[in-house]
Amino acid sequence: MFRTLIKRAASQPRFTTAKAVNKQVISKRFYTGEAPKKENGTPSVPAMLAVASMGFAAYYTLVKSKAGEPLPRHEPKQTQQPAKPIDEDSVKEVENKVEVSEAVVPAFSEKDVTVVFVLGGPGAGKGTQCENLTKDYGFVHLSAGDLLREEQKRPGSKYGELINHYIREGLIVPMEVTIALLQQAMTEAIAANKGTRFLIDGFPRKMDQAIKFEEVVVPSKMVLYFECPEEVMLKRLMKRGESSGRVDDNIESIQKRFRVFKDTSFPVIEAFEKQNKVQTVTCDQSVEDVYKNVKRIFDTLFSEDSQ
Ligand SMILES: Nc1ncnc2c1ncn2[C@@H]1O[C@H](COP(=O)(O)OP(=O)(O)O)[C@@H](O)[C@H]1O
Ligand SMILES: O=c1ccn([C@@H]2O[C@H](COP(=O)(O)OP(=O)(O)O)[C@@H](O)[C@H]2O)c(=O)[nH]1
Repeated sequence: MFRTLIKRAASQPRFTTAKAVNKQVISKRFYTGEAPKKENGTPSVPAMLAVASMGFAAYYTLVKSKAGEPLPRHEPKQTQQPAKPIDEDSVKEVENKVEVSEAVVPAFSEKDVTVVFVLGGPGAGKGTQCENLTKDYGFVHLSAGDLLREEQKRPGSKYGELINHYIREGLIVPMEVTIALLQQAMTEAIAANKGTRFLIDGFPRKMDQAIKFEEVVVPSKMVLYFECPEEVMLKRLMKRGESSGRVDDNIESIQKRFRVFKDTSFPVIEAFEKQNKVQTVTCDQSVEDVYKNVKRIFDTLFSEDSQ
């Protein structure tokens, strides 16, 4: 089984941006914006609907829990409401906010808050490079996966089991939960004077997440894409799995995550590429060499003078 997967992984193409490859290669990769196909272990439709409504509830609860903290906001300023129990009307209110884009005011202004999305396949080295960037450029590093794992472990969390299931299956947690966690973490970081420049690592992984985050939180400034061959990522993840204790650093989950990346997350990078927002760095090199290339980009875009 393991050998077959390695062999299959070795024959996989590199993930690369639309600019870097010709159309023929793209069509061979079967990359589409469609959701991954249903398979054994995937939740049923009613279960997914239940999860989606829990997602709305999560969004509501977590967003409301940041009440009372001073935030840079667009005009007209929104008055923060104190947290209140979730009822059907409240959930509908959030659903409406999510669906009617004209009515939505982002939580932060892009003049005040800078967001860089850090994307790439599982094991490409996103977290490793973000740590370097945090030290050298004063960015706050928020890993969506870490925030989800923390929420999963938090005693009393309503979403612990749900998050665990999605992560183990390599699936994407309903966006309302992740966006709410990210917005809350950003709010807390700003309130604690940690900074207003954020590396959002491993998010967005789906087109609707990208659109929603930019609508309700803040538009992104750029996307840093770590391009990496699948066989390299596989080797790194298997090694990381020896000590990470993560439920998804095993061959079955890794294979599922690769598929979700190709089918669902890569199209997000392609969409940002069309907006000329993507900076691509090749990851199949030492950590130091990858970082040299990352630094070149950040020195140009984020040196003190360019602020
Ligand atoms: N350039 C690199 N060369 C070799 N190993 C790397 C490199 N970058 C990261 N790693 C290792 O690979 C694993 C995955 O890296 P990580 O930063 O956790 O990836 P991601 O956040 O993209 O999942 C980690 O164990 C890390 O130490
Ligand atoms: O925005 C996100 C980020 C992560 N995840 C889940 O968390 C897992 C681990 O993500 P992380 O970014 O921590 O790790 P990577 O896959 O990049 O190694 C993913 O496979 C998803 O199940 C998610 O649902 N939404």
